Amino acid sequence: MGLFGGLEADKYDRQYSDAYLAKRIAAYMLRYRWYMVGIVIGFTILSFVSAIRPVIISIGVDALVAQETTFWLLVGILLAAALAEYGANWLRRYLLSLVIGRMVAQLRKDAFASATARDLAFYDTNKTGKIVSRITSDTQEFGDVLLFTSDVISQLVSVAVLLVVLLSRSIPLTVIILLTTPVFFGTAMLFRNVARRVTRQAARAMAVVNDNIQESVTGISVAKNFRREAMIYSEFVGVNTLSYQTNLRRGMVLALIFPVLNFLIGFSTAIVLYSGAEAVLGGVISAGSWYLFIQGADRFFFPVINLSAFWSQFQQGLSAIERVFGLIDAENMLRQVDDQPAGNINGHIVFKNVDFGYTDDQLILKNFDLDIKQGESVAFVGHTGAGKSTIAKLVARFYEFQGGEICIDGRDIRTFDLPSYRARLGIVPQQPFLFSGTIMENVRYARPDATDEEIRELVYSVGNGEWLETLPDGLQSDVGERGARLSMGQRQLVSLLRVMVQKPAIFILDEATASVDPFTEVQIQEAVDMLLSQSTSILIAHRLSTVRSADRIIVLRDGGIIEEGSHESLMTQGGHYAELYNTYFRHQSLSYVEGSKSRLTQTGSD
Ligand SMILES: Nc1ncnc2c1ncn2[C@@H]1O[C@H](COP(=O)(O)OP(=O)(O)OP(=O)(O)O)[C@@H](O)[C@H]1O
Repeated sequence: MGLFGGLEADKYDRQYSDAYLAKRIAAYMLRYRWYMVGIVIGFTILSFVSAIRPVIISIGVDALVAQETTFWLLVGILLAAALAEYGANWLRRYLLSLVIGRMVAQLRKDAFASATARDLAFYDTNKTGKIVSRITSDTQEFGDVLLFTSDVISQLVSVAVLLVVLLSRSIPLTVIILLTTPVFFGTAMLFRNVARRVTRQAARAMAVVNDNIQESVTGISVAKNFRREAMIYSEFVGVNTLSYQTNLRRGMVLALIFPVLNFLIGFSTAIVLYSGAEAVLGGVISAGSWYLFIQGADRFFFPVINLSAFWSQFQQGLSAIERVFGLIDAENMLRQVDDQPAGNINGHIVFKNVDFGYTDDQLILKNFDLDIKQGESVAFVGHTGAGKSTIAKLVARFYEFQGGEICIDGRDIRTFDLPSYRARLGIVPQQPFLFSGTIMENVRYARPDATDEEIRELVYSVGNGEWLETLPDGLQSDVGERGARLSMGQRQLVSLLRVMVQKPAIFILDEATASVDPFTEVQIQEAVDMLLSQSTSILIAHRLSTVRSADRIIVLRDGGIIEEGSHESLMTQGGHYAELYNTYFRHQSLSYVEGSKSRLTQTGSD
């Protein structure tokens, strides 16, 4: 990786034209059109009042020289103008904060909704920390830039008003001021592309830092287990340094602009000062007008300087919103051809000639055929990587397949409205994921309208709920972050109950490999049996009891079916299943355990 390597665009990044971005941002703003009207009113008052103030002073100076007014009257007028400016600025800022706050919240909602709607293939190739960064930092960054933009626009409007006044006082002096302007803009434009590039890189570097922190904190227990704290720290230092260097480079590029512009300002103010003094002495303009021009030069160039800095900030805002829109517009690999409600499906699953690979260049399933009858339970066994989970993921419609057809009750899986289809699936993943909250809340997750009574009844239908007795508050016990306060067995039970509460037509169990105590095992089996009796079941089996409880066992190797049948018939065949049984499952059988006990006792007595 080079010094600035690792900052490549994500796969779903897009480059939008400035015009398209402006149109889309405007569409968001138009949702708050009435607030925008208030902002424009505030803007107009503010711009006029702030442009008029030096004019008032200039008139005042002339009036004082001619002894036509008193000093205190002038102070009074200025105070009133300052108050009006303050009030208008407050109104503009207040309404802007409101609009920008709502816009940022809306962008976050849209980006979050898009992230949750993406299929699993998206999460395989894109890092979650970077997605988080788009939803949080990039939207905020855009909001900040929007606020800054409005300040600059307000200053520019003031400049326009001021220009009209200056022109009316002295055209040659105004021209001197104006002549310098194209040089300012030219310089700013020169920096435009490079500023956008370095700020885009800075945002990507921040996303890499976020991602690194997220991954490290999520996997902290594994890191501690393997004593890898120092390694994750040094990885963090690496990405953090990269972010620092990227920001430094950005700072250096942006800092190049200011010395040049300051020189230009000093130069043109000096000319105005000198030519103005000559004009006053020659009686061409009054002392008040001279003052107005000196003030005017300052007021004129301040927004222009801001505008130059603004380009870089503005580019930063544009690249931030580009990244947010990129996430909002990201597309799924899944291609549903219709959105028919799944309705009450029975669970007859058929794979016809299915080709599937997680990537196009490596097929995991090739011409794969499978027919699982309604209500049937099928246990898939095979060595790791054989393709067991892949089949389950395709039934769950988590991934798009490249060829063939998958039908549920004779209907093409691609024609379903996915939420209604998935509502009929009950999936228990290999690593049960529980959300912070109570056991009751976690079980209810699958069907929010389930009553406390229904859940209690369901929970107690498994082993009379005895497993709850060891928990301090029974069903109301807090499971902790990701279920950390529960044992592995208890987590498995909760995730099984969560599926039971929705009475699925198709039950998919990716069984945990971790063994649990015999007491919990019995209860887990009881829950599994209840689900098997109600649903068509796909079991990715790691426990002998689960394999034995299936109607049919399918043995997979390299994504193909090599044997299938009942336990007895497969054992008689003496093929791959028999070998798997003897090397893996047999150790779990009660007779084997009993046998080893007696073997141990005999050895002990020898
Ligand atoms: N998200 C993914 N992206 C790319 N390849 C994947 C992905 N998930 C699985 N694979 C690959 O697909 C093949 C089949 O994996 P699968 O998870 O279906 O195996 P499995 O039989 O369920 O294994 P295990 O018993 O270890 O869970 C493996 O070679 C694996 O490396």
